[in-house]
Amino acid sequence: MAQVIDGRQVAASITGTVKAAAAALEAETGVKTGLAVVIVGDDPASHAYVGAKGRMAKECGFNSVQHTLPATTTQADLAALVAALNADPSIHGILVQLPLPKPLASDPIIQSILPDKDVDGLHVVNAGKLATGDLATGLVSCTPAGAMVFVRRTHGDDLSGLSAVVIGRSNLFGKPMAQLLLNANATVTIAHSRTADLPEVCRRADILVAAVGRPEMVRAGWIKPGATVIDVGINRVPAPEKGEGKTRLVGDVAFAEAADVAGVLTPVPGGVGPMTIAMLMANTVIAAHRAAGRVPPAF
Ligand SMILES: NC(=O)C1=CN([C@@H]2O[C@H](COP(=O)(O)OP(=O)(O)OC[C@H]3O[C@@H](n4cnc5c(N)ncnc54)[C@H](OP(=O)(O)O)[C@@H]3O)[C@@H](O)[C@H]2O)C=CC1
Ligand SMILES: Nc1nc(=O)c2c([nH]1)NC[C@@H]1CN(c3ccc(C(=O)N[C@@H](CCC(=O)O)C(=O)O)cc3)C=[N+]21
Repeated sequence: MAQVIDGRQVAASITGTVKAAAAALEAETGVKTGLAVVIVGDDPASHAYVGAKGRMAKECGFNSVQHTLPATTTQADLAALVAALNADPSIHGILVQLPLPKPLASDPIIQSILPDKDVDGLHVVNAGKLATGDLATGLVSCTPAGAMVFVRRTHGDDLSGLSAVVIGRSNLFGKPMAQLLLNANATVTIAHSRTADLPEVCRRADILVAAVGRPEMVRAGWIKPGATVIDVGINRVPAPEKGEGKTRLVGDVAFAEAADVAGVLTPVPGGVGPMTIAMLMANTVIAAHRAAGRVPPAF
């Protein structure tokens, strides 16, 4: 039976460190850590995530600001808001919730955020710093940073000799996850929708990370016995057993059968999801420390 990681507990230990660091920064320099979250339109799931981020920011003692814009917002209006937040010294982190409603283009918006305030780690400067191994001045995308905390807690900081397979190659998750694993000396394979014999590729992994968006795609037979399996997928599926029209959340890994084969396994919900929010708080307090000329805590 796999050891199941409690992501909520690990996330709470991260936010505990964030809270202490924010309090110390404020006591010593008068700087209150500031996070601005921008949400456009009325997608209920996005509003739920943004609400959770705002609550956690307050719990960490941050100045937490939410900008809610209508779906009819123009590209120029959104760009003007980002420019104002870039120029606001009380704001250290800016997150624009994705996806943006049509016809807004997310890339020009993300690339207009000051890299030092890009707590999502999506600006090309931050992606480039990660790719070149400059973790001291860049900001890393929150979900891969959170997944990496689980990997480090299981295997330590040095993954020499271990093979890692990441399923998914998005800029938001797959690519930065692969870079983090590579920085830690793992031998990394990135698999995707064009990969031949995906189960066979996955079976070679000591560390298997699934970020596909397909409910329970990874089966027990894809997993090397004893492997560490990190499930990033967030999929809402019908749950008629809970009542008509009800849904439940499942990952990209068939959890019950994977638990018989894996050594370590993360659940959905309660795995990587809570870590994403915790690492957003971590990135924000890191950005505030740097802005104040202080050495940030390590996470
Ligand atoms: N827990 C959290 O905090 C977060 C969770 N997520 C979740 O992680 C998942 C992935 O997110 P994201 O990276 O943004 O998604 P994308 O849709 O951007 O990327 C999905 C990736 O999966 C690959 N893929 C799709 N189908 C298959 C298949 N049948 N076999 C192999 N590979 C496949 C795609 O390949 P190709 O490139 O060839 O199309 C693509 O690279 C989603 O479920 C999302 O909800 C995302 C962010 C945060
Ligand atoms: N700019 C931007 N940055 C993001 O990081 C970003 C984004 N946009 N858009 C959407 C995705 C998705 N995402 C999640 C965050 C928390 C949970 C989370 O806390 N999940 C809980 C369950 C929540 C529930 O029950 O619905 C869990 O897995 O336990 C999930 C997914 C961040 N994203």
